[in-house]
Amino acid sequence: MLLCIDCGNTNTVFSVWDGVEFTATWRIATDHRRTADEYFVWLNTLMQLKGMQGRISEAIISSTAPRVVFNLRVLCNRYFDCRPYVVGKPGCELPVAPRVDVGTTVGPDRLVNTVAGFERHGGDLIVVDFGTATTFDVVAPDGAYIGGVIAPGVNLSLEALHMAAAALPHVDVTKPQGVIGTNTVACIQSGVYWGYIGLVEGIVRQIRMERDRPMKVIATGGLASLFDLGFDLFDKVEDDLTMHGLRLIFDYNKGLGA
Ligand SMILES: Nc1ncnc2c1ncn2[C@@H]1O[C@H](COP(=O)(O)OP(=O)(O)O)[C@@H](O)[C@H]1O
Ligand SMILES: CC(C)(COP(=O)(O)O)[C@@H](O)C(=O)NCCC(=O)O
Ligand SMILES: [K+]
Repeated sequence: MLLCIDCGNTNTVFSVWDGVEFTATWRIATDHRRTADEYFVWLNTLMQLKGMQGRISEAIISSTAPRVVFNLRVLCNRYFDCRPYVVGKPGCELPVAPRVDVGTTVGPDRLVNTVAGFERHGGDLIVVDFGTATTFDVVAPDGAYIGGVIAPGVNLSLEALHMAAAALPHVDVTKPQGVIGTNTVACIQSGVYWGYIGLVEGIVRQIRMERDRPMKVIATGGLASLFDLGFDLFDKVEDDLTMHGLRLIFDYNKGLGA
């Protein structure tokens, strides 16, 4: 079975693909100090619960945190006896090359989202990923990543307010009933929630204008469904979009014999 590892700046997600579906998903905080042995003790315990021990034989990794990749590679080599594909690194090809400025590195998560979005929805697509940062990936008709937008993530914005202003507490994001908050917490929640709705609407509108054509919008990431509540922002929310992109890129490289 294939182990897909999506390492973001906040969380690292491990999913097992059995060839038909993802049969297990586990999440751990991203920490570059975590060793291969530590990952394995944690993973093995969870795999035992699912009766999956010894079943992983292949792996693919996408990581927005470069320092984490070394220990994840060691994990795959030492405990799963395989050499993982690492998106964006030599030996891992993409079906369609990104078209961006020369010398630019695109976040591997965005390349993976592009592949998954194109396979499932075709081109002329915008993929919005609510992670540590909120990213918008623009996918051309031929499936190429052709650029996008990086905005501060929802929780990052809340944390920044709390850190910079002595009287502002840490607040969790929720959907407020109205816009006008009548206490500090409600005011912050309103600012971040409605600010984000406006950000997504505005950026999607402007991308469509710049591209001068209709484009579907697909959303992923932990907070996508919260922003989908009662609005017409997204054509679809797909929580496991990045994982599907990883297994598609794995299959593509296997097909190449790489
Ligand atoms: N279902 C959720 N509800 C609330 N916050 C969430 C949820 N899922 C993720 N988050 C928060 O959203 C932020 C981004 O998380 P995640 O998507 O794991 O980011 P990354 O991919 O960058 O590691 C983190 O601060 C995380 O705690
Ligand atoms: C924009 C990101 C920080 C998002 O990462 P995430 O929120 O998933 O941790 C990541 O895709 C990245 O480091 N990108 C490199 C620059 C670029 O994509 O243009
Ligand atoms: K991500």
